[in-house]
Amino acid sequence: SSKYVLSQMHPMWQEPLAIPGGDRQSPIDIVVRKSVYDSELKPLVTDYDPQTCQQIWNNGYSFLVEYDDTTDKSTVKGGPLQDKYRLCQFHFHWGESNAWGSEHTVDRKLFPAELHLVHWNSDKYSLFEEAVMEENGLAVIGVFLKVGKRHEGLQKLVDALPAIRHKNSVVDFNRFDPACLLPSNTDDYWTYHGSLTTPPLTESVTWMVMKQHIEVSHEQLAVFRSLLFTSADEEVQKGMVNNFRVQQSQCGRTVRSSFS
Ligand SMILES: NS(=O)(=O)c1ccc(-n2ccn(-c3ccc(F)cc3F)c2=O)cc1
Ligand SMILES: [Zn+2]
Repeated sequence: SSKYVLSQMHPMWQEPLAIPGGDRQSPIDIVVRKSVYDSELKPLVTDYDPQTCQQIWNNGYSFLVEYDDTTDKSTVKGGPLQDKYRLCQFHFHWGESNAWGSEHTVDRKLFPAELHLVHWNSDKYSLFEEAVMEENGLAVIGVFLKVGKRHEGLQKLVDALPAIRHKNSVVDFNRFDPACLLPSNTDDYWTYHGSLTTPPLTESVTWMVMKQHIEVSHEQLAVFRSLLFTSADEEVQKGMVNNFRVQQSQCGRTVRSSFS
């Protein structure tokens, strides 16, 4: 069953021995019955401008769709957030099979993939690089993917992937509206304070994990798996799969839910 799967996973990079702070790392398992309903949590308000989409590239961990974050044109606010946060990029994590791939789990349930929309606090900081080091610097929206019907909005992105098969390849990519990747219901989510899930692993993230998943087709996910961790000049090519971090302990943190 899936609960034994994670132990067979080979994390894509060596976990560092010392992590800054280390008591609010991500990802975690969201234990639904231990989450606390907080009626003060507001609905999330996303306001994305597709014109700010700039490029798509393979960074050797995942593929990133990057946005121009020099203005407040694509932002998220509300929810647990006190400030306005600017979208800088989104990316995914996935498995080699549909049985696993997500970073967060819900009552140990694994999803085949997980989308992360990464934002930084533009009310308090002037650059992403500054915000990434600060307690309330980043806000990441997590959306689970399930295999089912084809996701029409995702297809434009899937069609661009063969051009960035290798690490460090980049192609222009514009007029992509990330709102099409959000579930219809963004009022129901879990939120907790955590970290980036790849180096620098800084504990600067307010996580908002959507309760409702989105559906993509098996064929669309298969194209994700055709990407490579390695650059074109490396002798041994490694397929980009299982690019998720092993789960971290909750360390007494409370996961709040926006729904009862
Ligand atoms: N998977 S996730 O938690 O959403 C996640 C994990 C790692 C990152 N990440 C890795 C390096 N950077 C990064 C990029 C530019 C920079 F100036 C500083 C950084 F930390 C980053 O934001 C961004 C997001
Ligand atoms: Zn991520």
